[in-house]
Amino acid sequence: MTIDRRSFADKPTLAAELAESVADRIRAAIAERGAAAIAVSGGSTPGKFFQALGKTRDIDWDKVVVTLVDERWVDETSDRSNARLVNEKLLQGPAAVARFFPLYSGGSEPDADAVARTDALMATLPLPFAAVILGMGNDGHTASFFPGGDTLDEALTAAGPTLAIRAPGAGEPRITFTLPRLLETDGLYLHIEGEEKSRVFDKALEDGPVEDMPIRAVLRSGAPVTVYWCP
Ligand SMILES: O=C1O[C@H](COP(=O)(O)O)[C@@H](O)[C@H](O)[C@H]1O
Repeated sequence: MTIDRRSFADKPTLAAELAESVADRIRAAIAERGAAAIAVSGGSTPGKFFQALGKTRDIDWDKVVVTLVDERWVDETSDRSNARLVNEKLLQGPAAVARFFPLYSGGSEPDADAVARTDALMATLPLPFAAVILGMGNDGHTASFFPGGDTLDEALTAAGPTLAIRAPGAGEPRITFTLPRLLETDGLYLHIEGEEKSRVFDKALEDGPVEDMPIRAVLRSGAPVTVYWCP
């Protein structure tokens, strides 16, 4: 396991430090490859980090593509939309000129045609990702790799790049990048906050089935992961 676990005093400090590290990755990818793609998480945790990153001026944002590691199958009018969060918090100020590739591609269900539309767009990403920033739920899910997910095995192993997944704890049907695609990155981060998530993370490090806590698939992949945590 290659896990670098970092603790910060508070949320603003974590947000600033994570934004600085991701900004460095973006600049390095642009210098090496002429473009950078990042995949970010949604949910309740990344807002402050998004604001800190979006304010960063010394990035050629017009060479950056932002996408999501996963999405609820809702359009941007929904307050459950991860894309809406990215647009409201990250793609503002200097970052407003970055391109955004949504995972939601229209329609009421992530059926085969919808996933094919999303995959066609994702095939144009300038990969590898410069950075992938994962979150984690208290049930041990990351991206939309949920315990009990109907396509969990495939999500953890398939080429993808994306696939639909439904799970009892997931609310809406979801679309997620597969784990192999998310591991195609220069920098892999896990951003978690609060004592409860610290306990969940400790449990994930213990022996036990991946199906119970799918974050274990990331932690056991051998890929270096930098964990950013604060109380
Ligand atoms: O549903 C989701 O949840 C996780 C964790 O969210 P949080 O609210 O506990 O921060 C998130 O990483 C994922 O992208 C999102 O779709």
